[in-house]
Amino acid sequence: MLTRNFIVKINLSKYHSLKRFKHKATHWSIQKKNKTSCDRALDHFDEFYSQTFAEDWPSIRHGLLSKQKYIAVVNNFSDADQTNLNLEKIGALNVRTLFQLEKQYISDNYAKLRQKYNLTKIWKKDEKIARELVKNDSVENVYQSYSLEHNSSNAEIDFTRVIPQQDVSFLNLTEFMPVTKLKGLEDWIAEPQHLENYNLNVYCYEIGNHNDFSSPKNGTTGVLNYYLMDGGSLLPVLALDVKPGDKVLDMCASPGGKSYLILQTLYPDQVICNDVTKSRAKRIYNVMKQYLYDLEEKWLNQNKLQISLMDGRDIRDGFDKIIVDVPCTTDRHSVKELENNIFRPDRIKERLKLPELQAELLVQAIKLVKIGGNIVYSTCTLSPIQNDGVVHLALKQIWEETDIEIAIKDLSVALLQATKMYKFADQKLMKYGHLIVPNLQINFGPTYFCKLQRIK
Ligand SMILES: C[S@@+](CC[C@H](N)C(=O)[O-])C[C@H]1O[C@@H](n2cnc3c(N)ncnc32)[C@H](O)[C@@H]1O
Repeated sequence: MLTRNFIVKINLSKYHSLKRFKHKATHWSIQKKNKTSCDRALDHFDEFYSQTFAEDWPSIRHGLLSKQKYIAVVNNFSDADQTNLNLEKIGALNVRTLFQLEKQYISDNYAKLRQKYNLTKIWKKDEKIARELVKNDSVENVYQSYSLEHNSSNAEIDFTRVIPQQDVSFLNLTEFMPVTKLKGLEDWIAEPQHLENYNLNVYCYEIGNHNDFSSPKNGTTGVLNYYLMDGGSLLPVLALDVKPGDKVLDMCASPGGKSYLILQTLYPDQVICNDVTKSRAKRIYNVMKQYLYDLEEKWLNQNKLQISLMDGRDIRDGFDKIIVDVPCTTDRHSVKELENNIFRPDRIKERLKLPELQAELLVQAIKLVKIGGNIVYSTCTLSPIQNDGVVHLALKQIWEETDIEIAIKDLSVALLQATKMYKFADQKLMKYGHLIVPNLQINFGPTYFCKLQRIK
């Protein structure tokens, strides 16, 4: 009797404890299944970016998850003067003024800064050590690091095949410093102080001010008075250094924010906005229609603006300037928006192939740009592989397969102008480009950009 009771009791308690367990914690496999693409993106970033950005990661992460900050780029084809006044009235600051504040400091301290920022960091094909190091680094190594970064468990993906480790891995190359000797001042290719040369009027709120701009409105010419965009978009376009008469290609242009900025400089003779899909090209058209009056008559028919529908890798014309704002893991979007999220399980293959596509687009841009012309490679990810890693892959391919010579421009000092407006990642983390990191106080980016100039 006693025994029977005891058994019943045990069974019941087992049942209760199971029930309790069921309510308390969900099995790991169910948890995994219930994860959204945003959760997956954030888990992934926590794992890998915490290694890259170390103690800075929590604040970058916080920025990434918080409200993004915008700039308002005044439309010169609407009522520009009135719009400038209105924006100033509501307390927005003209970015040109912000940049100007730092300019004096830069000129006063030029000699000191020049040493501190190692301004002779100009990378050329004939830099022997650089070439050897790059040679030792295989494309597979970069892919391998990327697949580890992006999906260590997905064995069926091509890039995760086992590749023997080499002495100089991609990751070791983060310690790879420029090798050019300090020569003379004349060897330093000074970057122009871009902003003041343009008719660009860009407004933002000061650090810590989280006010929003209201939606743009149609002006007397029937087109919108300003364009709101992530402030990160401005610097890659300024780095492009568009000059009067230039023929400019925006290789991956949709929805058209950077093309809009390029057009607003009023400098180029011709801007070609390209994208690979019809729907994305249509978006460029719609944006341009909202901002350029008489779009067909004054722009498209006169060939000042072309909207083209091509895979960037198949473009064959020559250009003075090319911006390559590639598809990437769009980190801010990936942690916040479920729609079109690249961390969706069915997009793993596409995600893993991103660096390959990015490098191919950049290689093509390098081949297309005229001698003396600039290319700016940019992304909106913090991923070292999609940023410097891709620049590295592209340079390697160019050096191995062509006689083209490329210089990577160090913008460190020019960017000191922008420190009142942006938070940059520690430059020691980068070999080639520059990275704007999100931050609660000035929540732009992430934006990576790297300026290359074709010299031969
Ligand atoms: C980051 S978005 C560009 C954003 C744009 N530059 C801007 O500032 O508004 C990347 C774009 O690349 C396009 N794209 C993807 N693969 C491409 C390819 N092979 N050739 C050209 N464009 C491509 C995508 O359709 C997408 O519109």
